[in-house]
Amino acid sequence: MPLGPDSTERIARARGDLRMGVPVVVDGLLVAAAETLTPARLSALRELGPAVLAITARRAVTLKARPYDGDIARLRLPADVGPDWVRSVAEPADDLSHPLLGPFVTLREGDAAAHRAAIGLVKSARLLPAVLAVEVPGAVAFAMAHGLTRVTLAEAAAALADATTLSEVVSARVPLAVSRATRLHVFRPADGSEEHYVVEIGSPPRAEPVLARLHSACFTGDLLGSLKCDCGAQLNAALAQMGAEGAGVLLYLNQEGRGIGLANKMRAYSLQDQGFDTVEANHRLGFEDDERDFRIGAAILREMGFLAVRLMTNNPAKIEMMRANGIEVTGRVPLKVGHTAENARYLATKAEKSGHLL
Ligand SMILES: Nc1nc2c(ncn2[C@@H]2O[C@H](COP(=O)(O)OP(=O)(O)OP(=O)(O)O)[C@@H](O)[C@H]2O)c(=O)[nH]1
Ligand SMILES: [Zn+2]
Repeated sequence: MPLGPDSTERIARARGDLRMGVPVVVDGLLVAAAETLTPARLSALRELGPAVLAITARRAVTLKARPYDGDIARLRLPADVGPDWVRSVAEPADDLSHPLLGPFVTLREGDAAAHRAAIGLVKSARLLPAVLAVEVPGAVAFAMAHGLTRVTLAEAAAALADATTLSEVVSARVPLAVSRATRLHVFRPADGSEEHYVVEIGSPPRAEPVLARLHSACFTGDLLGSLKCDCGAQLNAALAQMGAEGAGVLLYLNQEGRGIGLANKMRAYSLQDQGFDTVEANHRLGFEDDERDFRIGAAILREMGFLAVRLMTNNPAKIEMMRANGIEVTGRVPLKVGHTAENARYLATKAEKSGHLL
């Protein structure tokens, strides 16, 4: 067996490099995450040729730049701009106080596939979805000469499409106030991304529909009891009902901020303080409303032997995703808790724009 990293391992390495500000090579393109780009690296990249800043169409719309590539846009990097410009295109914090003056020149010609894959990689690294990119001839030799991680387009596409191979690392008894008969299971994805947890209460029979909740991590709500959302109250209510019924599984999925990560969620919160709602804030940052991959939840349930659930949720999209991924949903158990004055607008927006049932 070869000692060097295979394609999955190189993708995981690329994610780590991008977070650290180290450029990586995607096919024939040298890319660096806008968020972690240093002035020195920007200069070094510029010396290699004309650079473009690739952003999502969501962000392009906010900046009034034309997304000729459909879901993304490639902005030509003007000759006289520095790291501040790159950051301002990527990061909407100052959109209102210091609007960036266009016009932005977006490319129509050429292929955007590697740029798109690179944006997928930085999203999976939980960074702002924007990358600086320069084409490099002889990419394989170039990557080798500079000690850079290189992935092909096919490898990046395959890795981003399959995030659902997970295996259980360990489980142990953790007595909870809601039930002493509780075990915590830790699941580790094969792609090197964050681990997910399952709280199993009692010994739910595998052949019957199990009372289940797919809970997305919310540091602010779950741990701090933030009044800005209903997550902490939903977490506690779900565990309490499982304890009362004597059986259930709560999947604690590390998809903080609907899959954009805590740093980006806090950026979204700042935008909400400027008057944007939860969906608009995600879009201004360049994300979709919901970047979660619910196939992970279905994969964990299957791995544990559960094929049918009574799902505790107010989100019809979760039910659809479970069904689309081979988990039967025999019923929905509503979670009507945690309504506060501070989250009234948030919950109303979710009902209006994301189809949540109140
Ligand atoms: N991006 C973003 N994420 C948020 C915001 N508020 C809460 N979250 C995250 O949203 C996720 C919870 O999703 P919700 O939409 O509340 O609920 P749901 O899980 O889709 O549906 P339910 O099963 O009914 O709770 C958690 O990961 C939170 O961290 C916000 O304003 N912006
Ligand atoms: Zn929350």
